[in-house]
Amino acid sequence: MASGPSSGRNNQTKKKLKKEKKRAGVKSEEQLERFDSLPWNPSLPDKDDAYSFLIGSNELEGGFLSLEEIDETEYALDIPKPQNESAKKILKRKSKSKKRKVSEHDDSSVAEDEGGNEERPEEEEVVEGELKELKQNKKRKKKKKNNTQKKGKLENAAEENAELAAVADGKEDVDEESVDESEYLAWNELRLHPLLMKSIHRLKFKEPTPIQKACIPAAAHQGKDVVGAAETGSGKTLAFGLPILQRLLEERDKVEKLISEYQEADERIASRGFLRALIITPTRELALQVTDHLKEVAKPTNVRVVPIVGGMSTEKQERLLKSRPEIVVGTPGRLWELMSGGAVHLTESIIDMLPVTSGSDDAQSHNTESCVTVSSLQRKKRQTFVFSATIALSADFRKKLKRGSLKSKPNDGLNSIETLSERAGMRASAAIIDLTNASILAHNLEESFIECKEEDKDAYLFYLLSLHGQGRTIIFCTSIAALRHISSILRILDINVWTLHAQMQQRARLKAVDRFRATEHGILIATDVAARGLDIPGVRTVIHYQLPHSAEVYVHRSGRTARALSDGCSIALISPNETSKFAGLCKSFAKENFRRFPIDISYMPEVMKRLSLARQIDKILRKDSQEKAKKSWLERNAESIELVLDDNDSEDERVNKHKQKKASSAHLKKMQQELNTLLCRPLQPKTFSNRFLAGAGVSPVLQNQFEELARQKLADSNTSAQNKRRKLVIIGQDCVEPLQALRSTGEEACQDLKEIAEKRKNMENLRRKRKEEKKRLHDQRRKQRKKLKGGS
Ligand SMILES: Nc1ncnc2c1ncn2[C@@H]1O[C@H](COP(=O)(O)OP(=O)(O)OP(=O)(O)O)[C@@H](O)[C@H]1O
Repeated sequence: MASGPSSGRNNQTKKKLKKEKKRAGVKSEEQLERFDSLPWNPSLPDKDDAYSFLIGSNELEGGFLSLEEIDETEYALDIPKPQNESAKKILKRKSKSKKRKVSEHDDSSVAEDEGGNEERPEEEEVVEGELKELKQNKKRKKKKKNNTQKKGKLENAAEENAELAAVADGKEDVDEESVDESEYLAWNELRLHPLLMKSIHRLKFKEPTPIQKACIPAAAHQGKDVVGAAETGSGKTLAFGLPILQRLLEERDKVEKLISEYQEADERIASRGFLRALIITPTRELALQVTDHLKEVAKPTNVRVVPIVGGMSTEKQERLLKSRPEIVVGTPGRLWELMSGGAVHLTESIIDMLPVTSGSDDAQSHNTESCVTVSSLQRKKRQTFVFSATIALSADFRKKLKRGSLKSKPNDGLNSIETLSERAGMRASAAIIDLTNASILAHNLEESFIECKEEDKDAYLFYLLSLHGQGRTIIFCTSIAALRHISSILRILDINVWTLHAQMQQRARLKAVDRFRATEHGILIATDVAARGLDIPGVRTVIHYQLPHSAEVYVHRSGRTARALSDGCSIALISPNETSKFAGLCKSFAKENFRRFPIDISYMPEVMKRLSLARQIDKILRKDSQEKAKKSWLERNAESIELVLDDNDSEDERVNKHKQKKASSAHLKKMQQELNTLLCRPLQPKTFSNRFLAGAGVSPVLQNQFEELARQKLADSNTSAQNKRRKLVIIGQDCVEPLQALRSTGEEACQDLKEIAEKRKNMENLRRKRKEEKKRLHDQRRKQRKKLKGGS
């Protein structure tokens, strides 16, 4: 979601500026009028073009302020001087030395980041320092009052621009000559700023994704509010990110053009250092990711993007905000905390603090008045974007928005995105771009499920990771307790996993994501904090260890795989208790079939053997750590009140305890050894013939040979040869990707949904009958009692 610039003028400054405005006199007014008649963007085609009338006019529907709309009394206007050749040379030299400084600093911050710490914003601190220096320079120059001095100040502003660009740039630009522009033709009709195209070339995004294609004209060129829906991983970040940057750059170009044509132009025309866009994301990791993504695209520009998220130093973030970035990406809690001067109001919506578009909402205006970042003009001109993969899960959202009837009523069945759009004050004329299909899920996603008892979920999980652990895997749990349970069991089973949940320190959360991102076959166990937006390449499989509470979350979770152009698979572990929830999910996606994931049950005895040992070990370790925690708690508290803890046990009791402890630790050691021996060998099916195996596992080369052998046998086979092939089981810890396993099963398990629905129906009938029977018996007994009472 994007909002326009902020003003923070106090009355005194306003009066002063108004006086100055008067003094500046008619001359600058006339200039402004003449400026209005200038074309908006030199890169735009002329009159014939379908969009030109929108770009150059004041008829824009909202959006960023164009120059014509700026009331200079509300803004500390500051025009950067156009870079003439000699100035450019000086700036080049300056920016080179700055770049050196920044790259030195970058190195150190990388080193810090390796510790997975919260020092990410250090880069911004350098910028902040530089900004301070620049501002001081600027202040000094402000004291001089004649025209020459004014010119000097303009040069300084230009310098600041260039230096900021150098700081924002940081890395080498793409060699434009090596770019084959014909490969990027599909972007042409979106008429993006050349600097943005430069980034697109560097990122090698050959064409816009469908949602980008559909949103950019409406958002960037027509200034419309946009509600965008497209499947997970379809490039929604740039669908709103590029329009934000485009509008900022267009505005900047216009200012520069004005200045180059009218050298005496008043410096107050340019609006700099204001918050121009506020992007709110549901999780911290997503905010940091969106920041990185936008920074990457904004590299050749001097537009600054700063993350404001919880779990990191508030002071540091306050300092970052003082450097006045144009774009802030944040999570509601920390934004609110900073906006309301320290008090945390997590339960309230930050949207109430934002400007309203309708103007009729007087009730909210007192709120917005307290928001120093918003000017009255902005309230009228705010452009709002709401993007999600799951908006269309509510069928009548579109109709309601078109009718302009999205007024909130408590519990009226709106889903969260609808409520957000409504509260964000989206206009009825908003462009609704819904590219989701009926099933909402990503089209490259293969979905499947495994029906099992609750207590067997661990076994199936271990089976999946052992036999199909290729590529990155994310395991989703609904509760932190379940997450802790499986991470502990899997670690005992020698499977390396990272965890991510809301009770972790932010530093550890970032570390987990970074490490998972860096490990080719990594496994992340997460709660739903990782469900939305995380874009980690190479996630091949998503496992739902527990089903989420809503279809919406299911879509977001599954969408961590099959992103952009890649494919992937999701596997839901369904216990009998979850059958009806699962059937409900399937219904919301209008899906005919979910496939049953193929399980070779001949592996299960071996799986169970290992799992049973792991559970016993886990139980002992857990008990030990609980006892230790209890003891240290007692000792700590006793110490704090200077109490000496007596050991009331008799000598015999103490000896017995010691013996028990020793036995238990010997038992633990024995089990651990036993488990280690088992884990040294790959999982084998019960009927497996050892003659195929030498040592501990099958190398990829050997595996290929086996497959080749199987294919040959199949080629000249009859039925008996096919049977033989079935016995040729190729095993190895990373044998086949889940997606491959799923695809090779064909379509045979596709009818299961009907089965599940049938089961669900039968269960419901049974429950209803039981209830009726219970009620009947209850009534019968009551009547009998009454009769007896009446008789006596
Ligand atoms: N035009 C493009 N061509 C190729 N890749 C792109 C393009 N635009 C974005 N991407 C890449 O696609 C990936 C997914 O993008 P993004 O995270 O914006 O998806 P999303 O739709 O927001 O997903 P989600 O709904 O899960 O949040 C990113 O790695 C991004 O760099």
